[in-house]
Amino acid sequence: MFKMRRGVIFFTIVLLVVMMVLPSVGAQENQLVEEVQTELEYKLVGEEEGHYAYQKNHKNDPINPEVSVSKNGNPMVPESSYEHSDYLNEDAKVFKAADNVYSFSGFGLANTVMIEGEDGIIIIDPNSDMHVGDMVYTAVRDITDKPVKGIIYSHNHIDHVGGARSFVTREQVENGEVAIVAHHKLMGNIKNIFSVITPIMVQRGSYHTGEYLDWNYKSGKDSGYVHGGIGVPFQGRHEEEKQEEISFFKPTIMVPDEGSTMTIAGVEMEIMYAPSETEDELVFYLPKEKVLITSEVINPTFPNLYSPRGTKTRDVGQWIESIDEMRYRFDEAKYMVPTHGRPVYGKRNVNKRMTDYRDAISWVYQQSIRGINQGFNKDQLVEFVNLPERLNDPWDHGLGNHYGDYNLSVKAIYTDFLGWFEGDPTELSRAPYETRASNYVEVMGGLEKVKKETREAIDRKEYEWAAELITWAVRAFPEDTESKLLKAEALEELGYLSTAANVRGFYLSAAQELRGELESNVIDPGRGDILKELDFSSLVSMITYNWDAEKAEKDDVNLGVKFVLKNGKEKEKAAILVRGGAVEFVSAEHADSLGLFDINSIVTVTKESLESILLEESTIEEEIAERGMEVYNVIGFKKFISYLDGKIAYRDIKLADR
Ligand SMILES: O=c1ccn([C@@H]2O[C@@H]3COP(=O)(O)O[C@H]3[C@H]2O)c(=O)[nH]1
Repeated sequence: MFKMRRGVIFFTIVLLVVMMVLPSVGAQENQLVEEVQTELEYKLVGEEEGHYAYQKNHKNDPINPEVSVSKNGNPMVPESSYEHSDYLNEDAKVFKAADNVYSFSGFGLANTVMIEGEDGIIIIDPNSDMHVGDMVYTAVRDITDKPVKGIIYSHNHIDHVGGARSFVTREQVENGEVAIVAHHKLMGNIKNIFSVITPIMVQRGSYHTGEYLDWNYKSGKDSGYVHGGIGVPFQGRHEEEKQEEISFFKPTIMVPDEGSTMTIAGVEMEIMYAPSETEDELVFYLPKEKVLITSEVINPTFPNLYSPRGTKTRDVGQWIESIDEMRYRFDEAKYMVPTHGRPVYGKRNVNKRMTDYRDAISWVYQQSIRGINQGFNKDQLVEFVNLPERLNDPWDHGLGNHYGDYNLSVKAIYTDFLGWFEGDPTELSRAPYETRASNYVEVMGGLEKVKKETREAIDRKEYEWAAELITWAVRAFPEDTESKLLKAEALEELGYLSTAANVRGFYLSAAQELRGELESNVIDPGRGDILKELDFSSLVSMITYNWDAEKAEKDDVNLGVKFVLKNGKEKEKAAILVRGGAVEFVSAEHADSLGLFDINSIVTVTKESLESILLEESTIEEEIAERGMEVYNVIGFKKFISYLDGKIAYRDIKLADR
């Protein structure tokens, strides 16, 4: 169903090129003129009529009432989520934001921006994977056949970088024909996601983006999922044949913190470093065209100042500073092109959009700090900070809790300043996890009583309380299916009531987990090209995070393995030393100074072979016989490998049933 729908969109209606008639004369100066294809109806939006590109024009099919109400009588999707879904371009569209700047929206979770220069084009954010990348590329080729001269990553997130090979070949990058531009910290962040924290990131990210759910509410098989919050959900991963196709080229030009000015294909642009959602975020200003590409500094909803899938702390104060720097430095901007959602047209609107956005964020930030200083803990702080309606309205300001939820941000601001400890020493040390759970259930009157109270709480529509109550039973009685089903029911209702896509995704996915239905169409996205682009030492250092130190300590393991990249350059080596179980990564710089005394085995290996062994996809013997891995002291190396966790099945990682 899903595939067919995308196919139809792409090959029939596809290029719903939304042409912006640029104001060229006096009276039109600030007028917003937009042609939006909505059921073949073109709508003109004037500045005085509406705001930017926001429209409440329902083009979606009416929802099926049989699947739109939960078993507890709640609408499965709030009305405003349908409206927001419309806004997020569920059908692919191309916006022409200026004469030579196009935004491809609704193809994947993120937008791809294409800038046409004299003798070539620049691609900002090649999107999430090669499936989406190929669709965007075809749409680009409907506009121009000029060669791609540069790919720029606005930041490290996979929904922005994974489609690179749809646009250019490795050869073009290697021979310098195409520049790959990004902030200098981008590779460090890619390394973190793809070699350090991968299993839990994939599982949490899949809940967050609703990848276990059937996202298409029009299909009739309604899981209550609506959209990706900032765009359509990752598509490539729903399509089995595309599972491995994350592609990536590492940057060939690194932008420093001071930013830079660049001319690619004759297009002059200022690149500003704008730490915000990520610490490697870049924004772009085209002075001639007066176009400001705001990347993910500005989203089409209140941003994830904290992302529920889990990321390193986002520095909110810095985020506000980045918006303000854009506002003052590029105050001549007439067109704003974000990498999620629609462009904003007109100098006044661009300015207002950024000002509203910074006001909403700074409201939450400043009031959180104010509350922190009054001694509130995280839960109290959430009740203390209330964003006024004016700054929480999706239609007037492009804000609202449609992606993240500002209440989650409040807690993150707390932990950013004070860490997890809230000051009450009760928190410093607790009774063991399972003991607490059984004690709670006992004190509350036993398992049956807890279940009865939970049922009644659900019937009273007190879903948060119900979920909290039954969680103690789920923990204390892991074999009790009824507790899990009650928890699933409470979480599911919370999901239906949520407008924030990530929050909804978490609730609904957790309900599936508790019901044992997480079979999923989720595909291990693999590391695709990213592995090739990570340096060899990143791969070797993965070993330290998969090392069962306790087991090695019991066996009093003392050994060392030196890894050398097969056919690699002088510096492409690293070593791992184990001392009584404790493990040390030794970088190339020091690996050579280790004597044979410290090293039990030397392994000369390709990245692919090493990854296969680390993930238990092949054996040492197979890699030696079939892929030319060379091992000095196979017995020592086998012993070493036996202390690794091997492959962790992402989807078996429990988040709610624990
Ligand atoms: O490794 C990644 C990187 C990104 N994303 C998506 O992009 C969004 C960007 O910001 P966020 O962290 O608030 O939420 C993210 C997700 O929706 C993802 O699912 N997996």
